[in-house]
Amino acid sequence: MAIQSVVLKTIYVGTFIHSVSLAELQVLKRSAVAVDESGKILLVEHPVEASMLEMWAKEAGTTIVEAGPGQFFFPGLIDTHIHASQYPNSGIFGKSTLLDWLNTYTFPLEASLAKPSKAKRVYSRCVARTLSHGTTTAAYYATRDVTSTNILATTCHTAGQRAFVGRCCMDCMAPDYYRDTDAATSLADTIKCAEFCAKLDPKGELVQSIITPRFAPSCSRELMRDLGDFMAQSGLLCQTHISENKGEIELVASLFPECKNYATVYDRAGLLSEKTVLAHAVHLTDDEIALVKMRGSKISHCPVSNAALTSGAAKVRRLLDEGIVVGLGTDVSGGYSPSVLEAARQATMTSRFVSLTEGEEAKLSVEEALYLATRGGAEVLGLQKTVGAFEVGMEWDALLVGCTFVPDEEECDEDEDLLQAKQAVGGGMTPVDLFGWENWEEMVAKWLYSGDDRNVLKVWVKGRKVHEKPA
Ligand SMILES: Nc1nc2[nH]cnc2c(=O)[nH]1
Ligand SMILES: [Zn+2]
Repeated sequence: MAIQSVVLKTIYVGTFIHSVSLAELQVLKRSAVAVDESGKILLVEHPVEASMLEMWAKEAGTTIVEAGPGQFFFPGLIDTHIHASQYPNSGIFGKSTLLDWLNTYTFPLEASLAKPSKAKRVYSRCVARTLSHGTTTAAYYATRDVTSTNILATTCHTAGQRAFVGRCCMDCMAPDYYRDTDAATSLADTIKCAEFCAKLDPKGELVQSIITPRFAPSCSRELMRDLGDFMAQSGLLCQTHISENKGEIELVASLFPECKNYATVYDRAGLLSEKTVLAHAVHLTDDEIALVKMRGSKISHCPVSNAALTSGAAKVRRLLDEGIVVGLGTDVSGGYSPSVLEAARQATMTSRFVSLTEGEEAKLSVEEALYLATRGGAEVLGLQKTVGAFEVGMEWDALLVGCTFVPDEEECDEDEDLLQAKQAVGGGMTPVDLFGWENWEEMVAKWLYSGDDRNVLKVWVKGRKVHEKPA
């Protein structure tokens, strides 16, 4: 390729690990990825010749970023379902289940973010925290307040996080202090938020609005229909919850007796399409799975939340076997952790419980969990051509991951040697200890099962560095 003829901005050099399919992670050792000024990947060179690196290093205006030994680049993690407005409640859920949890913990906190200074404080911390865990793209729920929702959109845009930001639509069955006045007002407020995002980011390169009927029990038929029409007309994505909890499903059956199941409630309103992200899907029936598949709607699997709120265990293998697109959601603060890596880890754990009743093939592998965290999430949000892997034409949304090297003290003659050995590999003090005999696959497994934000050394979105681990 005539690389000299295009403007290179940054060349990333080292080991790159990404999913090439659900079951396969590819490890590109001694490779280079060239990224242009707009953050687009121009070239993936595998393996890269030293002479090529030398040539690039001489080009004016080009920066070379090298991964150290034992470090690797990994695609940015994608959170397909997170409530930024609930971030301060992470870990606070007691023994509650969904419906009492909403009334006890969630609605009061969300309502309190109508105060802009509080919204700014909470959202800036939430976005900084998720970036530090390597979340480069998030589908956020804000609150029902327009100003507060727009503050979240601005916060993501300023911090450089790719985001879908939704105002929670809810004109029913919520407390008086936290309910939209009526369907018309709810739609009008949603349009205001969509207009705000369109002004903030006219091409939707980083931040977009997402239509967000909270869930069927908190939306009137009229509101859901209006939002379905707005979805068709605007082309925006839509996100909601489905079949999370048995009590919720009974409530939906009693509120919508004309519908034979939960999924049909959304379908009748025109809310089930290939642009719809359905969170949880724990208890979907065969008929509902068939409907979701037919409509091409996507599923956000939220294993941490489903365990914390005692909702149940989604049968992810079944969904994948049906060809339904699945990504991962932290569902903060139903989920206690803002980390997509934790969601990936818990997806594998949940799948082991599912395997006890559904058979061995229900188990998700390390490769599959990391696929859901990257390419799966990208497809859920319609970004499969843009992010999720290291491919020419995609954008540079990436992490530099590092682990801790445990030197062999007997092999080091002096303190100075030992110090150098410690510094030579990995990312300083992290929860993942490497002894030097692990292969790349083992290293990735160790990262999935024991890693956290201390392993996330740097984070980029669209070519811009948006986080660096403090020294
Ligand atoms: N997990 C979860 N489920 C919901 N269903 C309706 N609202 C919510 C929410 O905020 N979190
Ligand atoms: Zn949720």
